[in-house]
Amino acid sequence: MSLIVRVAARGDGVAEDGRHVPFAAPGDTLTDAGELVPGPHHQQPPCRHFPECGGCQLQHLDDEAYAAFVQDRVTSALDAQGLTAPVRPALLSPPNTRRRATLHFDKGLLGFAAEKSHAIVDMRECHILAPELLALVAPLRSLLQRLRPKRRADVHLTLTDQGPEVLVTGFAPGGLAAHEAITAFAQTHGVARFALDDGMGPETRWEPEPVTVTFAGTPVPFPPHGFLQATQEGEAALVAAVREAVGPARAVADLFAGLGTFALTLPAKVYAAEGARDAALALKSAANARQRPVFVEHRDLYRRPLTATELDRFDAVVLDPPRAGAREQAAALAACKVGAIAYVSCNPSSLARDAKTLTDGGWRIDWVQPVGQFRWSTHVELAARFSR
Ligand SMILES: C[S@@+](CC[C@H](N)C(=O)[O-])C[C@H]1O[C@@H](n2cnc3c(N)ncnc32)[C@H](O)[C@@H]1O
Repeated sequence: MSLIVRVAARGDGVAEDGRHVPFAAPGDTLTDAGELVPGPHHQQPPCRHFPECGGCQLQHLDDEAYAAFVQDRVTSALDAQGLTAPVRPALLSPPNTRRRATLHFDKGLLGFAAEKSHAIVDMRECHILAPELLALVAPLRSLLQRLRPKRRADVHLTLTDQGPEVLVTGFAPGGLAAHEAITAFAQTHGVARFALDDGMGPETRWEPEPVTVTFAGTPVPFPPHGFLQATQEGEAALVAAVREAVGPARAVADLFAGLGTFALTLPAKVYAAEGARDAALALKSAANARQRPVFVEHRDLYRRPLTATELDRFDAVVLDPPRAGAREQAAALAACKVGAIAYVSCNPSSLARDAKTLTDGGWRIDWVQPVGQFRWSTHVELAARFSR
């Protein structure tokens, strides 16, 4: 007999004797015959598509065990770099709150990719998507079956202020019949924008009024391919952590600022740097329209990170890079003299690597707040505070 004691980064249960056991929860028991006896944290997965669907890996964990997994992912990534820090209990987003997701369509099927192959799991139910997005899945399947893309297409769904945005990539049908079918679909189902991108840039086919997302009361034009935190609850948790981390700072640099999730919610003068031109322009126009003290620069922070001298103009720095982290920017941050750093990350491993650069430069990690906005998946987000 061997007790399952934790869940590994990829979602397998790990037994006391080191064996990895798929779909095992902490507290389950593995008998000598290799049979898994469910324990108190093993729940009945709510979705019929589990475990084939790649959208969720951990529906067999109850919330207590899933929150512990999210927290443990962060602790283990820091540990792998020889770092320790106070890691707070994870904040989980509730089911049915995902407001952003990418589905795939091929040969009549629409859904997430399967967990272990490129096959598409034809979505008939989903316990993570917001109801407004889930309601679109069946009619979208019918629409795409009529339009017949020649190859696999990706369907990006985002919930904006005006309703759901549908962006289909890898497919852009011409002709009046296709145009009319898309328009009728969008009108019938309350779609805020329907855009297509066949690799030549997004082409909007339906947008009765300009699509926006709002941060702290400031509506920001939402460009196709724009970035939005995966759930409202996840965004609120990250914003609260960033505000706590920067404290009363009056001049803040927000690096990898996107559409202004943090820049527009901080009670400070903010310099916002962002590498995607359309996002930088959207944030700039939104801030100008509401006379918010946000100065935006379109800047590639991988090629041209802010130097230590530039950073020293600020009281605090917020950074929220893509999964790869911010190796180049971390090196300059390590050498600067700002009062605090709020590092938001969607990848505990790259965060831990950059945290090592910072701690080697004399910074310490005050706390880390794990955030589970990709419920039941192995994907973990976090915000961390660093100070000298
Ligand atoms: C994880 S998102 C965070 C956006 C924003 N902080 C938010 O929470 O909504 C990362 C952002 O980094 C931007 N980005 C990616 N590569 C970049 C680069 N080389 N230089 C500057 N920004 C970049 C992306 O366009 C995206 O807006």
